[in-house]
Amino acid sequence: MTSPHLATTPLEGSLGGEPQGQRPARLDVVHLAKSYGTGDGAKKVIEDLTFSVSAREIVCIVGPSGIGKTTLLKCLAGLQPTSGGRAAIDGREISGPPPEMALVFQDYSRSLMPWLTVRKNVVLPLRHLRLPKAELKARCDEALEAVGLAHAENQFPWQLSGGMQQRVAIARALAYRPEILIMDEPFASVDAQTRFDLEDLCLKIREGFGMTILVVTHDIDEAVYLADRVVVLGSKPARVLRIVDVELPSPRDQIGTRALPEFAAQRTDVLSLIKRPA
Ligand SMILES: Nc1ncnc2c1ncn2[C@@H]1O[C@H](COP(=O)(O)OP(=O)(O)OP(=O)(O)O)[C@@H](O)[C@H]1O
Repeated sequence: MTSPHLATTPLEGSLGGEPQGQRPARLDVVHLAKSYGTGDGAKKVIEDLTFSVSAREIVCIVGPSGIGKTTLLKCLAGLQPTSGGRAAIDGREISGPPPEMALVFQDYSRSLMPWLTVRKNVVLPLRHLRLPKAELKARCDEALEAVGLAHAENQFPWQLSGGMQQRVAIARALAYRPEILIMDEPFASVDAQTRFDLEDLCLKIREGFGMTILVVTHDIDEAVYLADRVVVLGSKPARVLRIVDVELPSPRDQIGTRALPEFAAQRTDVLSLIKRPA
């Protein structure tokens, strides 16, 4: 990535070697509970979740299908009220969409406007910020550069591959310059090679932009590859089974890191938590 922003925003030290407890928490989830509906018809989806995400940390959430991962992200994004406990950014309770947060969903085909070019799709959510034209252009240029799509700015989403469309969705989030990026199964709909590329893009975004990133994924290998910590959800209604510290060297790379015996050990650790009888 050669964007000026990426080049001029070095991180202080390596996250890989920095103990999690020494970094300030940005996102706090404390005894969060969530039910849909009220009264006799209420459905309790989340029982009690407590975890935090530190500044510039990547945390992955894994757990069985239907456990409430998307529900959790909706609560954190201020799109759903919680039914108990609290979620906070820098100690401020989340009660609506937090301005310092951006979201990327799995279904890029529904999140991009097919009648708008790539550039216009990236600029669209920035409209309400009423930025000067030059600033809009600079943000868009930087984001497209960061995801390797500067050459495709005048194309339409339907002219792009699935992986490229997901890059546009990520560029749109980056152009917003969020401090916290939340992604819900962001790479689930692309082929394996593109998925590896997008995972590495995620790591580069953290390094270059210093973002705090929370990712929901079904893919245990992906969680271990990306994360500083993996929050394993289980049981119904959902609770935290365990928070696994991923102790793998940084920087990570798709071939070397995945070949490490520690990688296999950590993925087995997470998988056995998910597969164990309730
Ligand atoms: N708006 C809603 N109203 C009522 N129930 C809902 C609503 N949204 C989700 N649910 C229910 O909450 C439960 C958890 O759904 P959620 O999508 O959060 O799980 P998930 O872990 O993200 O699933 P998956 O891994 O399959 O994407 C499911 O039983 C679902 O049917």
